[in-house]
Amino acid sequence: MVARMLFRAVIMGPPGSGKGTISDRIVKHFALKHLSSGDLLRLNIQKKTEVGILAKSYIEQGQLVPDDVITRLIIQELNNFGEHNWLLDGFPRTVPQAQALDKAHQINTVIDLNVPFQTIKDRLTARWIHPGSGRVYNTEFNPPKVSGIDDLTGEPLVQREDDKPETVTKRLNAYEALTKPVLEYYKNKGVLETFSGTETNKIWPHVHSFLQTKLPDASQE
Ligand SMILES: Nc1nc2c(ncn2[C@@H]2O[C@H](COP(=O)(O)OP(=O)(O)O)[C@@H](O)[C@H]2O)c(=O)[nH]1
Ligand SMILES: Nc1ncnc2c1ncn2[C@@H]1O[C@H](COP(=O)(O)OP(=O)(O)O)[C@@H](O)[C@H]1O
Repeated sequence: MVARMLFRAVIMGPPGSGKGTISDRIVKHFALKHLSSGDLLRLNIQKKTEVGILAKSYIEQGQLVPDDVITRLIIQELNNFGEHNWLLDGFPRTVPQAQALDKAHQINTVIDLNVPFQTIKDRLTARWIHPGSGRVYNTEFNPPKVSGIDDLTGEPLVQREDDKPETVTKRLNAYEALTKPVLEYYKNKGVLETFSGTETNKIWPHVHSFLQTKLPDASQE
């Protein structure tokens, strides 16, 4: 029997490791709420909120948004989820963020996607997004039905400003210096589960089996 414990999970991995792609699959199979820090920040940028205006310059330069800004934003959103099970994607990315999150919620599962940097560099130059919904495509992996056009709305796709090769390098450096220590932090707490590989379709079945031991399957397929 699956224990009736609130599922408080984080999905981590370098930029482009497939956090969003795998999160979408998790949400399709298991009943939980999903919150992506990157999507939330991009929404704030679109709406030109105070946080969005501040975050924009950091994101475009491949730097992390300051800890206090992102932490406040995420904790506030999580409070809206109440007693639902949830999966956090893209937060925490620094040890101070992880410590702040611990004060608010007890994290019991951390899924770490371990994908080589060279694989990532190749992928991100091929990533296209629909800004309105955050839907993500890849010209090789999951191309849109019509090149450059969102499948559902027919609106144009764009490339993320921060997916330019030189910015990707900066983001990978930030990951190495600031986010890798978070993996160590969760490893010491005994909640880290690492999945290594170069292809999402090969990593996903392992993530799925692992989650089946933690959550009831509510597959919508
Ligand atoms: N070639 C290839 N592209 C992938 C694979 N998995 C995901 N992608 C694409 O790689 C890009 C990054 O994936 P995404 O889920 O956005 O990663 P995130 O930045 O960690 O959230 C997107 O364009 C995905 O469509 C894969 O196995 N192979
Ligand atoms: N937890 C966070 N702390 C600081 N900055 C963040 C955080 N989450 C997202 N960001 C900012 O938003 C950008 C895009 O994030 P995200 O969409 O998660 O990228 P990716 O999925 O490619 O790793 C990051 O490069 C960073 O500037």
